[in-house]
Amino acid sequence: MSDPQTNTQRPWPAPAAPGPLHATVEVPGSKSETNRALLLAALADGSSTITGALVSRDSELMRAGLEAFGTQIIDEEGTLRVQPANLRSPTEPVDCGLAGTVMRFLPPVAALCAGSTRFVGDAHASNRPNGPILAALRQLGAEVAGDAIPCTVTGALTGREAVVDASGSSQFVSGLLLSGARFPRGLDLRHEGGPVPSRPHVEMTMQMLRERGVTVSEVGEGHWVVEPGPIAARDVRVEPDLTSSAVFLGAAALAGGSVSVPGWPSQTSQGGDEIRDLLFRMGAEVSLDGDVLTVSGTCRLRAIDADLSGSSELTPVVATLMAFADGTSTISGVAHIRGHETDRLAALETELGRLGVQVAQTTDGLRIIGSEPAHLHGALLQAYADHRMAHVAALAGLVVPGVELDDIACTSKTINDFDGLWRSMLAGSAGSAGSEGAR
Ligand SMILES: O=C(O)C1=C[C@@H](OP(=O)(O)O)[C@@H](O)[C@H](O)C1
Ligand SMILES: C=C(OP(=O)(O)O)C(=O)O
Repeated sequence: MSDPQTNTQRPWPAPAAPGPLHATVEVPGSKSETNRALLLAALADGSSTITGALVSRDSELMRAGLEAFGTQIIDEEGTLRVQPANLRSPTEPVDCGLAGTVMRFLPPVAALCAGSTRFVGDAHASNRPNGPILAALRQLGAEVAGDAIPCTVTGALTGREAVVDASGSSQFVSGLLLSGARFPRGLDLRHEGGPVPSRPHVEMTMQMLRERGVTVSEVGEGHWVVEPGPIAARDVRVEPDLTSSAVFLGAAALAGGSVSVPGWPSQTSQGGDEIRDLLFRMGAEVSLDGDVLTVSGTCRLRAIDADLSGSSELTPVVATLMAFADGTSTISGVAHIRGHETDRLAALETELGRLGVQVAQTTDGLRIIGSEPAHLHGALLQAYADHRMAHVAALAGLVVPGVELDDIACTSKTINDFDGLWRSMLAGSAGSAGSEGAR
């Protein structure tokens, strides 16, 4: 699958808001749920179906990776049917792209095979931390060459106990737990290090395992046990990606008017659900009517202090909104996002800075001084191959003329046609009446 970074694209001119927004946006399926559902179906005791799965680069990479291990995945009119098979080491390298869920969730699957599996990825993939999960696999008996992408994993496992430092990513824990029931002796995993970030994602992992009959528990703070046993096949529906919805809902908060996202779950383990509270605290109206979440902007954003340790994926969107708030805001609890698709703290300081925003990195976040759009100016922003840095340009461009982005294609990591979805949100809003003006 091609690395969007190799594209030579013309800069993407971020469209201005045509006035107050008035749109309903169907947000694609959750990346985190889709990639867990695919993997668990591939390790299950029978055939499963997945409805509402995300179709984007990260999910296609997961699908291709699992197929390379022998799994059969058929698309039946939008529902994926997954037929597990005896796992075998792929003959070709498995491409992880820039997907954390692929580079952290598939090496434990490789460790279930007797042969060797080579993992490769995009140019930026080798900058992402992967050492701790590979070290844990070594402790469990796998042979591993390399400490980041590219690396090679040779099974099979013999041990049950491992120690991991998951302060760099919750995915180190999730990756091991997801395959843990298929390890010959199960898994007894202890975290040693600073706080584990993105905790809701570990909860999602445990919940999805339990829904499939696996015995898994956090027996003490940072200590998980998975009993060996079958993973039950299930027919499941994936929720919309609540983190992906943030850029669309944030558009209403910033430009005025309202944006609705249907399919909002009443209960969820997605950390992205936090966007509701964040937008409310920043002054937007937020209402859930049945399963339709609507955010209405008041054209004034309040500065807030936000601990995003549980929902760190929201940082780029929230930081951009803070750039337009009525005072100084802070984001904390996200030191580890220096190891996301790019160093997001540095990237946000640089790119928002290009627009004239005063942003400073702190040890675990950002301090952002809000400005009126009229006091900022357009610039060519860089995405650093990071889909969520592209969302920064899209949001800022709604209210600041002349914002461009070097690489819109990188949004395909989690949304296949971001440009189309963004433009139809704005086109649906053009000419719509509203009392609130776009800023
Ligand atoms: O398990 C998952 O699906 C994810 C966990 C989180 O990773 P980190 O713990 O590295 O933040 C999140 O940011 C990422 O987008 C998806
Ligand atoms: C950190 C993210 O992705 P990944 O799953 O690649 O870690 C993200 O989507 O914000």
